[in-house]
Amino acid sequence: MDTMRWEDDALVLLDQTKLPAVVEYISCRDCDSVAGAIRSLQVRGAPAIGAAAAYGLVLGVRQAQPENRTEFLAAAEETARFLAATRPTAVNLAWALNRLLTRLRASDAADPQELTALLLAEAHAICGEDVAANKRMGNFGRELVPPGARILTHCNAGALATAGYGTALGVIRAAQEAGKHVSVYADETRPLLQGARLTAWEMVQEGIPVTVITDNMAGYLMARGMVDLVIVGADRIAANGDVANKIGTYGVAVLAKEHGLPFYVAAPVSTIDLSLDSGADIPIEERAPEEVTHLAGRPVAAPGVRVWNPAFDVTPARLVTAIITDRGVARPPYRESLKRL
Ligand SMILES: CSC[C@H]1O[C@H](OP(=O)(O)O)[C@H](O)[C@@H]1O
Repeated sequence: MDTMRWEDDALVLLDQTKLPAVVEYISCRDCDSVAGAIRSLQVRGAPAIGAAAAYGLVLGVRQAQPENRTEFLAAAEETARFLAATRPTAVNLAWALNRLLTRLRASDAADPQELTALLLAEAHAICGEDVAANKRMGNFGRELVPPGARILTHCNAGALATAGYGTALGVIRAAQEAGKHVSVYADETRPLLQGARLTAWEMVQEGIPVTVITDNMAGYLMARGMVDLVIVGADRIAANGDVANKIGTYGVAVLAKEHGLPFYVAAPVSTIDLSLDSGADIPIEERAPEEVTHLAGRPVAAPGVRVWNPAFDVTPARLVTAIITDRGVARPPYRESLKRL
């Protein structure tokens, strides 16, 4: 199942808000459609929104119809700023846009059509490299997974969160492919249920046994000795190894520590932001109250309540056993090990 593909000069996205009940693709022919898809989580997951934004930049510059290199560069920079503002936490969004702008500035081409082709080629490269990186990450990570491991994961860091194969779920896929016969516990992951709706769906498609639990069951599951390790994804990793990931990840990490379980983070190096000293510097997206007060469009909270809805939290490095990347496994002290990747 493709998360996204470029077809007939449009970005075709699997609408993840409709999964698992409906498998439906949307065709984005302009930058606003891509921005809307990122904001509404029709496409989501750090690497996936980076790749989608790259294609959104191509669409946006084309819409501007620049007549020369100067106009092209100006349109590209304005479009990149617009797309970068859609979701602040996942560093892959800014990383992908900056990669295209850097490629553009390094080129001496002047013809707008040639420059557009160059940006599109870079967007394609980001997608292709992401799948290859996830498979390398899977190979590094599967060495940490014992045969028969019962793995808890949170949210969705799978093929749907990337250009394919997945990060945390990529490690799980690689372990399964290596004959380790793993099983998965998927936190449903309130409020948008990426675990129940997306991770469980991916695991069922793969034939990997998956049990959905509500987020508040993770502690008791561990206390009953039913979990061997935890693997999650990441949206941004600071220089000291603090990890921003879906809200609820921090609680899972504390529980894993309490129960003496390995807590692994799987992320490509494009998710590591060495410009940020610690997790305190990571911008945390806050989302609409309705995501908490409503479920499938029906109210589940009393009218008039206040809501706090941070989409991510920060897990301190001291709770992270290892960071599995496409360039190897980093272990504490992360300030040194992340720089060596
Ligand atoms: C492989 S990155 C996946 C990462 O992104 C998710 O957030 P969202 O669904 O809001 O885009 C979640 O934090 C996952 O771990």
